[in-house]
Formats: sequence, C-alpha cells, structure tokens
Amino acid sequence: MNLLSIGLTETMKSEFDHLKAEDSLIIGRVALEHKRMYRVWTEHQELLCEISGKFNYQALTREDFPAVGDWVALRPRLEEGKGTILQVLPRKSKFSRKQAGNTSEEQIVAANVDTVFLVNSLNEDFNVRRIERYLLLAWESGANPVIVLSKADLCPNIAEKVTEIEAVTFGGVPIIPISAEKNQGLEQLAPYLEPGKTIALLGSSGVGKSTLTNRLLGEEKQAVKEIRSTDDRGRHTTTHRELVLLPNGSILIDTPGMRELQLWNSTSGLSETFSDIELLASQCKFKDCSHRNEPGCAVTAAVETGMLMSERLSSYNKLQKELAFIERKSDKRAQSEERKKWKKVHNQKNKY
Ligand SMILES: Nc1nc2c(ncn2[C@@H]2O[C@H](COP(=O)(O)OP(=O)(O)OP(=O)(O)O)[C@@H](O)[C@H]2O)c(=O)[nH]1
Ligand SMILES: [Zn+2]
Repeated sequence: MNLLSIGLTETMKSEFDHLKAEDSLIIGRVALEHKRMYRVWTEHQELLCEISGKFNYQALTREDFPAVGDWVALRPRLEEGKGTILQVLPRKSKFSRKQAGNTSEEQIVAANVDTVFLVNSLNEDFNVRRIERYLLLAWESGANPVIVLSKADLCPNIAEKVTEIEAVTFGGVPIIPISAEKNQGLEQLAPYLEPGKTIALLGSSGVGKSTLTNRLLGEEKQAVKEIRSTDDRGRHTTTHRELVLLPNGSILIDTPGMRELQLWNSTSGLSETFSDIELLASQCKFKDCSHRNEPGCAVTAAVETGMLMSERLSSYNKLQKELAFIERKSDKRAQSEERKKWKKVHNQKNKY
C-alpha cells in the first residue's frame, strides 16, 4: 500500500521521522478500531495491532488513544500480520464528541480529516438548528465543512432550504443538494474527493450516509465490509466506523449514527459559527451581557429590528449553556484526578 495514497503528507512523515523512538518502527494509519484493537494500514500490508503496555499506563483519557484516521508509529510483526502501536502522531484535525453516557470525557470520532460532509436530509427531518450544531463541531475540528443535503428527490423546494441555511452560514460554507438514490448532484462533491484526501461523513442516523458511501464506491460496492445490526426500532444501522478507500483515491470515514452527538469544549467553534452574534455582542453595554433583558444590549436590539432571527439567538444561548456545563464537568474531573494524584504521592511518601 502506497502511504501517499492513504493520505500521508510530508509534514506527517517528517513528524514521524522526528518522533520515532526506535529504528524498527514503521508508520501506519488506523482504519478501524474495536475495543482497543486496531486495523492499521501500512506500506507492507494491513496489520492487526494492539497498543503497547506503556500506552495503557500513560494514557489518561480516551483522546490519548488511537482513533480512526490517526497516523501511528508501530512495531510490526509482519509474519504474524500483527503489530504494536507505540505512539499517535500529532493530529492535524480531530472530530470529537462527548463520550456516550454520563461522563465528560472526550471521544475522538475521526482524526486527520480534510473535509467533513455534514449530511442532512431534505425530508421532514430538515432542521437548520441541527446544522448550526454540526457546524460548530466541524469548525472546532480543524476540518473544512461542506453541507450535503441528501434525499433531494424528496424535496419540492430545495432552493428555499438552501436560502434558509445561507442565513446561518453567510455564504462561507458550500451547500450541495444531492440524491444518492437518483444519482443526482454527486459530481459537485468531486472537488473534495481528491486522491489522498480524507473525508468524514457526519449526520444523524438514516440521512443516507451509507447509501452515499455505496454510490461513491461505485462498482466496487462489494468491497464495503459493513457490519450492520438492528437497533431498538428495528432499523439497520451502521455499528462501526472505518476508513474506506474510494476508487478515485480519496479516503472516506463512514461514521455510525450520531444520535449521541454532543458538544465538546468548543468555544472557538461557537465564535466561528455565531460570528454575527459575537460581533453584535461586542457592542453590548455590559461586557458580561447575557443578551436576555439587559439595557443597552445590541443583540436583543438586533432581534427587535428583525436583523437577527430570535431562533438563532436561542440556539446560540442554548449551545453556550451546554458548553459551559461540559466545561464545569470536565473541570471537576480534572480536579478530582489531581486530588487522586496527590493522594497517591502522599501515600507513597508515608511509606518511606
Ligand atoms: N428518497 C431517498 N432515499 C434515500 C436517499 N439516500 C438514502 N435513502 C434512504 O434512506 C434510508 C437510510 O439510508 P442509510 O444510507 O442507511 O442512512 P445512514 O445515514 O447510513 O444511517 P445510519 O447507518 O443509521 O447512520 C434508506 O432506506 C435509504 O434507501 C436518497 O437520496 N433519496
Ligand atoms: Zn447583549
């Protein structure tokens, strides 16, 4: 496997040459992760890898562990088709979400993504507020967002929907309506699907991500090794994410339904997604204005004049609140870890 064709860049390569701790290490890209086992693409072959013991010992949070799309330094055992991962190379972009369940840990969904297709369907599920949310996550990730509107064949007023989205993106994000079923509009995705470029698909369950993947795979459709299972509503959903090499040489990361998609610390993403509100806010009388009912609030004034949609302001307030909540929670976690660490040091001291 040619490493360039799976997305290796000069920068990443020199990063590896610089970082690798021993000469026998080789570079690879994580294609699939399952319970701390990794399928890694290397120039020789695909290897089944585990992480080194040192990893388990050092890595404190989930974000330190390898994720799909990561470049890693590994010690190969070619005869066995196996290897041991020793290091994760610095990510040039990462897409994270709050881990499922009641924790405040970051979970990386995909790493080293060039473009992220935010897939939203044009049927009755269409929701501009959800698009805002995805955009926030995308801006935070470091990958370039493209809004893909799927199931265009089901929508009689596509232009209207596009205008609705443009009202929140200000022309800064490409918006591409497609129908994977009717094979329409897919050619407009071509500029992003260049050889060696990595694209991630993000979107709620059922918006048509797998159907789009199959379309892009074209005649190599048979090659999609999909593990599908049935959810509680009896639907078949994608249960794992993996790298897929498209016939034209680009690399696709298909993700499972993002039903648990939640925000992670993304203050810069918030500013970028709501640059209009932040600009207005800089003109509020009070620096800590909450834009609810303070005097001299430039934001609520803009809502009154009809310049800013009130739904957009509520969306901003809601997302900001969520972010503050996550921040408080992860602060608490950091504090408790710090306490544990000190306790350990203290106990050790007492031993001597
Ligand atoms: N009308 C229409 N239906 C589509 C189109 N694309 C996908 N569908 C249908 O939408 C349903 C869900 O499509 P999937 O591709 O499985 O959706 P997904 O986003 O991969 O869903 P998860 O795997 O659960 O994340 C299927 O019944 C598809 O046939 C389209 O362009 N037009
Ligand atoms: Zn204000």
